[in-house]
Amino acid sequence: MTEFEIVWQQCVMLIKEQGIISDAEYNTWFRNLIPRANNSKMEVVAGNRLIHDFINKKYWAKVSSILQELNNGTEVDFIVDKPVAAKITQEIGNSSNLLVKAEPVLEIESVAISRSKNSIKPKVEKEVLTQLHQSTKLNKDFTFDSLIRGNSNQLAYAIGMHITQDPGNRNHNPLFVYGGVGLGKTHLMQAIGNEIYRKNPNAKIRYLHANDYIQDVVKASMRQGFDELKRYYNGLDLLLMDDIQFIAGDKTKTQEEFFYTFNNLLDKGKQVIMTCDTFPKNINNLNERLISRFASGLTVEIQPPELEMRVAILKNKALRSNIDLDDEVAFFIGQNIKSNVRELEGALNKVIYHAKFSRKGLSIAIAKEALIDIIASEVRTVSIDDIQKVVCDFYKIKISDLLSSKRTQLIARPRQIAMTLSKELTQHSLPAIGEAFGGRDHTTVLHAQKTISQLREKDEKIEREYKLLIQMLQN
Ligand SMILES: Nc1ncnc2c1ncn2[C@@H]1O[C@H](COP(=O)(O)OP(=O)(O)OP(=O)(O)O)[C@@H](O)[C@H]1O
Repeated sequence: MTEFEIVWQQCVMLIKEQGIISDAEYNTWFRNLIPRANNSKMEVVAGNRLIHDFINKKYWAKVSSILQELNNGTEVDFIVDKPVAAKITQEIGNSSNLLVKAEPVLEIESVAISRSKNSIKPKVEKEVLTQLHQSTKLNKDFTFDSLIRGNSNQLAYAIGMHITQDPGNRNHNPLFVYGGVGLGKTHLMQAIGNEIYRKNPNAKIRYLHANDYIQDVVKASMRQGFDELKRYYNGLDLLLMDDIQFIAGDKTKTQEEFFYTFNNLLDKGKQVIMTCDTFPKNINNLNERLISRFASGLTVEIQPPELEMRVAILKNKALRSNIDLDDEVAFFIGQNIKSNVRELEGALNKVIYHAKFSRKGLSIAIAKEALIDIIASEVRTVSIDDIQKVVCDFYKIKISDLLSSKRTQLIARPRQIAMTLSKELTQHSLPAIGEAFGGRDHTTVLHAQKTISQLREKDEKIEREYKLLIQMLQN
């Protein structure tokens, strides 16, 4: 490791510790930055302008002053250098082994439409375009126009738009979008697909859920042939794979096939986009090679929408259905339904139907009546499982590690925090909590509580993280 790489690592550690960036921000913005020497001066290199400009605006003042301090007062440059980033990405790519070898035949729903522009006669053009769009399996309604932008998804949105201008570029290939349930990952991914299709209807685009891919591999293996499977997927210009966590587990053949297709598309400069419920490293039972390949492009998180965004989504949905939704009713729904956008939409539909069938106008009173059950269940009872999942997501560790006997601080501290939260937010007894954390004794839980309570008093960062976790769990 060079001197500047060490300085960079120290800097990253400090900016994380000082709360200048969160883990999610690190993964999205900082992970692929490259520290290097230029005439004995240090410079930090971003792989593209988008990342450079965002960091420059939001973080660089603080980051550069820390770097300067670590560098004995010498200034550090922050630049964009595409070739360097591309070279590094390529190196990561080349270090993975390609899986090859295939055998014959599988019928995959193929697109029996000529994609040659010349063959499209004007009078059937519209019909052909419709069929071309159908072959992509994209939902026409999932566009950038209908995707509301807010703090929780603005980065993902910007990256998505950027990709439509230059699909396949190594700097954002693959794109890995992750986040909780119903937060708009599929919508964003399909918006990218729809926009690329709009620009070029002849592009071979395919959206699919990971389960459909598994089905294709199963069919291929039943017919003892993978040639057609390979031909189809390797012939795509844009592959959009939803909920990629589903290919984890014991489906070795699926993972092998996907790895092959994935590498093939990337090597040819074809864009691959995936969504997932968690960060690549946290996907359990997934081949290490896939994990490292998933993270080799751009990774971006979508978070739960804040109140203003929830209200904007509600107003937009109502508008699209020609319904006039008062701000105060939208605020009432938005304040009470916080979990995810899918539930928000469900709640809006419920209120609209309630108003329609009771022949009353849309008002807060009607919304209250319609949502009485949902509002009651939104005051959530938190379970130990919820706590373990949220804490693991937050600290980017695996649940299996949290429950293991590992004692490194990286695992032990989140474990103590999760135990303390379990005592504070659930009705479970100390022995029950100990049991749920890999069969530990109740005295371990007591000890964790004491440690965390002391740490919260003297360590601002722990205090802030603890409060944030409570907020996330009760939201
Ligand atoms: N920012 C947004 N603006 C408008 N609609 C949104 C937004 N985010 C999500 N939605 C809507 O919420 C619903 C759920 O979104 P989507 O299916 O994309 O979520 P997801 O994150 O892929 O969920 P899952 O993890 O369950 O696959 C969709 O109808 C989508 O249009």
